[in-house]
Amino acid sequence: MGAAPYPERMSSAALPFRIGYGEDAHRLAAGRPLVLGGVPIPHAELGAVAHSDGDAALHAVADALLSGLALGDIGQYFPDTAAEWQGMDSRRILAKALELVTGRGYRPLNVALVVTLDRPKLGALRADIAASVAELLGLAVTEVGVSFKTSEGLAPEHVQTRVTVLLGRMDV
Ligand SMILES: Nc1ccn([C@@H]2O[C@H](COP(=O)(O)O)[C@@H](O)[C@H]2O)c(=O)n1
Ligand SMILES: C[C@@]1(CO)OP(=O)(O)OP(=O)(O)OC[C@H]1O
Repeated sequence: MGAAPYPERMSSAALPFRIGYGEDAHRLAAGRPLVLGGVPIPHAELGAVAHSDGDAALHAVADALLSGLALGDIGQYFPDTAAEWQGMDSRRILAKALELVTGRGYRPLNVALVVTLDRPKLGALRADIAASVAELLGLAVTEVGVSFKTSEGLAPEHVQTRVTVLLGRMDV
């Protein structure tokens, strides 16, 4: 059996829509800030251990954008060995990923973000996180879905994020 006979117009470079997926995880420890989606989380007893500000939500959104166009991951653009990026505001990482995507003629259309964190409860911050991510991506807040899960006590010193993004070509 030969390869599927896709016509030239179906080449991935021409796809009107592309899906991206990203994940991130950080260990949590006392004495560190916790920032998610660009929003500082008040009263968090534990914060992210990271080279940057440890914003696992923005890292996953940025990786989702990059993966949608097969552009690698944020570590390629911001190595965690570079002193330059130590403690950096992760909004810069997202801005770079967005710039790479828009530079190739695509833009995000909608985002689904899942944060798994045992404590604190984040429900009261859902609108703030959605608004922050939406603003960073130039989207309406209705295009950013934010879900929270606990790990049911399986990973109390850990934050995990998962993100899907739909990219659309700007010329269609
Ligand atoms: N950090 C979190 C984690 C979860 N929630 C909300 O709690 C509800 C139950 O979560 P389960 O993991 O037990 O399914 C759910 O409605 C979450 O939105 C939260 O607010 N903050
Ligand atoms: C953001 C970078 C760079 O500061 O470091 P971390 O904050 O540790 O984050 P991670 O999600 O592990 O990987 C990307 C890194 O290159």
